[in-house]
Amino acid sequence: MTLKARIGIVTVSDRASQGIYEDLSGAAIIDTLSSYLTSPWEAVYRLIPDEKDEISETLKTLVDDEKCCMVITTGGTGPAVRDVTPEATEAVCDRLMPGFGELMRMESLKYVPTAILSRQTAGLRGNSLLLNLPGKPKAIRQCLDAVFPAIPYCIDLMDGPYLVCDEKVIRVFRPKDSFPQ
Ligand SMILES: Nc1ncnc2c1ncn2[C@@H]1O[C@H](COP(=O)(O)OP(=O)(O)OP(=O)(O)O)[C@@H](O)[C@H]1O
Ligand SMILES: Nc1nc2c(c(=O)[nH]1)N[C@H]1C(S)=C(S)[C@@H](COP(=O)(O)O)O[C@H]1N2
Repeated sequence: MTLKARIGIVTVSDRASQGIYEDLSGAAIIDTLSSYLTSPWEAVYRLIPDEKDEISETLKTLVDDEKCCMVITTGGTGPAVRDVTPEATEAVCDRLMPGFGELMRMESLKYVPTAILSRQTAGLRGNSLLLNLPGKPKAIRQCLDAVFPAIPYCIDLMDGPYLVCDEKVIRVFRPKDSFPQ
């Protein structure tokens, strides 16, 4: 039986959380994942301000209680004083996955010279992958297109749900000996 994957989506933005602007970046994550995934999944969405403890608590709840196999954040990765999403993420990770941030910054440089201003990172908490994306709506697809090919196999390795993607939209990579359970 295919398990329905639960994927956390956390928008970290003072202004979007106050209703000053609409959260287009959270919506862009949902749209992008909907275009990639053909296996069943559901979004568990949160919209919160740039407060370190609140971000960490939200990530913990989504992993430990809501049983999300992955949590994707957007916003709060830059150098502004209130940008603390990477620190809040690292605080709740057991292990870090630095390759994700490295690849996303490298790919983002093809679009904006300010790509290096994002301190976006990734890590593991229990059986879940936590991944930071920058706040700009356009950055969502640019970053996810770069790293998503490795994500289904990463989740397989943590005994998570088997994610199937539309090959015409995103080509994921699994070593040849990896089969669905
Ligand atoms: N979630 C979002 N939805 C729509 N637009 C966004 C979002 N996050 C960022 N932006 C856009 O990107 C611009 C630069 O992002 P910035 O990092 O300053 O946003 P932010 O983190 O939401 O800001 P703040 O938390 O200070 O309100 C914003 O001015 C806004 O136009
Ligand atoms: N792909 C991509 N990466 C990007 C950007 C972008 O527009 N596209 N914006 C950059 C800018 S201008 C900043 S300040 C940092 C941090 O953004 P954040 O604080 O909204 O997370 O992300 C960078 N990375």
